[in-house]
Amino acid sequence: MSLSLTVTGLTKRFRGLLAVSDVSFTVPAGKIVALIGPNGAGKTTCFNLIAGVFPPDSGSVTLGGRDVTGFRPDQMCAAGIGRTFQIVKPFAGLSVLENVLVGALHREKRVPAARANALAVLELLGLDPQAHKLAGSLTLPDRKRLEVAKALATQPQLLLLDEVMAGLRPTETDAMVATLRDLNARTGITILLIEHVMRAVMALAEQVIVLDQGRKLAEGTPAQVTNDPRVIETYLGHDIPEGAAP
Ligand SMILES: Nc1ncnc2c1ncn2[C@@H]1O[C@H](COP(=O)(O)OP(=O)(O)OP(=O)(O)O)[C@@H](O)[C@H]1O
Repeated sequence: MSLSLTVTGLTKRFRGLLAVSDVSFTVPAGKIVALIGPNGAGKTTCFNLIAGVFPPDSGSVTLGGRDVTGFRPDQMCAAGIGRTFQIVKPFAGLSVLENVLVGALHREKRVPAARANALAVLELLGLDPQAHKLAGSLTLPDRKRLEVAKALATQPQLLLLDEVMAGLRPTETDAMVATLRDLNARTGITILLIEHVMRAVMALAEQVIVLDQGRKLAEGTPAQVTNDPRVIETYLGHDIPEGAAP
């Protein structure tokens, strides 16, 4: 249920702006890795390149050793990549279960089987008691969980999570961290997450990649990167993100 991800020399320009510049890293199969860095560092652009929203100008993306560079989003999904978006947008007028079913039907065309898969995903995320509520009526923490559930419903082997802790209170963040740890332990799924909430990064990630101005600035364990003078200078030191302080 898990695939490694390797990006090599990933580069993307928007007109004159070098949004991602020669970025290389690996997320080993089954591991949880975080992508951090200041606003505009190129984190979401990296996700968009990995998810196939647009192709890189140069560089490659390999999934479990298979070159998927330049695949479209539906092809990336079929290859095993699932993602969430920074802005959560459930179908508010559909139930939680129906929202997840939309994703499940991408993988399984028979409705009863897709429904069973969707329910299993809700159970994994602790959302099963809410299955029949309208998505629009959920609290923010549960909407964030639903976003993860929608991505999981396509049965990915690599999950890209874009700021799923943003806006959560510390206790809600801790609950999401526990859920994601449990998901990783139970399914073995590989997870790459963009996160500003350092409390969550420290608790979840085995490796952290730091981007700044499109380039990879540092890489290491959470303890290594939070003690790296370059990371403190460009990111942690100026405006200490929530939960990063000792
Ligand atoms: N579609 C686009 N067209 C033009 N410029 C873009 C586009 N997407 C991103 N950029 C620019 O690329 C740079 C990197 O943006 P990106 O969203 O990847 O950063 P980020 O690290 O995810 O930031 P944040 O933490 O604020 O989400 C920024 O300067 C941004 O304005």
